[in-house]
Amino acid sequence: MIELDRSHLNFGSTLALDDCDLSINEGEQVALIGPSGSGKSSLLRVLATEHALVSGDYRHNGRSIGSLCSKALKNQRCDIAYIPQNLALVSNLKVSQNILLGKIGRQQLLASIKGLLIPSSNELQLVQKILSEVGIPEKLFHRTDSLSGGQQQRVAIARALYQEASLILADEPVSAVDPSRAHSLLECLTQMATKHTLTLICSLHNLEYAKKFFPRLVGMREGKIVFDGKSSEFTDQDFNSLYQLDRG
Ligand SMILES: Nc1ncnc2c1ncn2[C@@H]1O[C@H](COP(=O)(O)OP(=O)(O)OP(=O)(O)O)[C@@H](O)[C@H]1O
Repeated sequence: MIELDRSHLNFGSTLALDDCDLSINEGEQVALIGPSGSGKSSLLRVLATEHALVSGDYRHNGRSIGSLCSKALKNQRCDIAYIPQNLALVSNLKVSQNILLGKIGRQQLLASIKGLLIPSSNELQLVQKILSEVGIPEKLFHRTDSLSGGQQQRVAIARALYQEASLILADEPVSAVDPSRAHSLLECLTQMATKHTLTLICSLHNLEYAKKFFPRLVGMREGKIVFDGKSSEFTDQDFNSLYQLDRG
């Protein structure tokens, strides 16, 4: 279970998270929506433990993240797969190697280097299977920077699935893929999350996809959570107020 209590995060005078309370159960699938600059990425980065809260508390399965020693924090991070907007792929590595990097935090340094250079046939088969699921099996041994932006997004999703974390955080994971591919990728992500009881939190600008694929929406505006409820209960009025379309 993920819990945020009275959470604040600021960058200088910019309040990125303003008194956010949030509670997400294991296996829930939640879409984060809201205008640009509303705090969605900041919230995901806090949940990914990339940013520490300025005040408030972030608990994962009852354990306060702020109180963890560095070893416990490293273990915690292995259980969180984070797909940032910039994807964080290593451009001059092969696609297979970028996906194998998903488990690097779980291994000793030497074992991880060996696993990257000479992966076992079992690991490679698993990587190939996941790559097929995201629709680009033929790219296994291609250099990552030879792929299109949308294909690279699929590699980042494959890396997150390969990591076998219980929490997947995805920041606009389908922004660069065409509509039909975006649809099938979100379907793939949510189906995998359902199959393995993963918690999935995904920021999306496309409200249609958010409502279609995610049973719960969290709407942010100016660092605050201003909507938290069932997608089916998100009304046109909620939409207008979230995006302030009713203010002319
Ligand atoms: N590293 C940073 N340094 C300074 N300000 C930041 C930083 N990261 C975010 N901010 C500020 O915090 C606020 C929230 O930004 P955030 O990226 O979380 O919004 P967002 O909802 O994800 O936007 P978008 O949909 O455009 O990605 C913005 O005002 C942004 O300028």
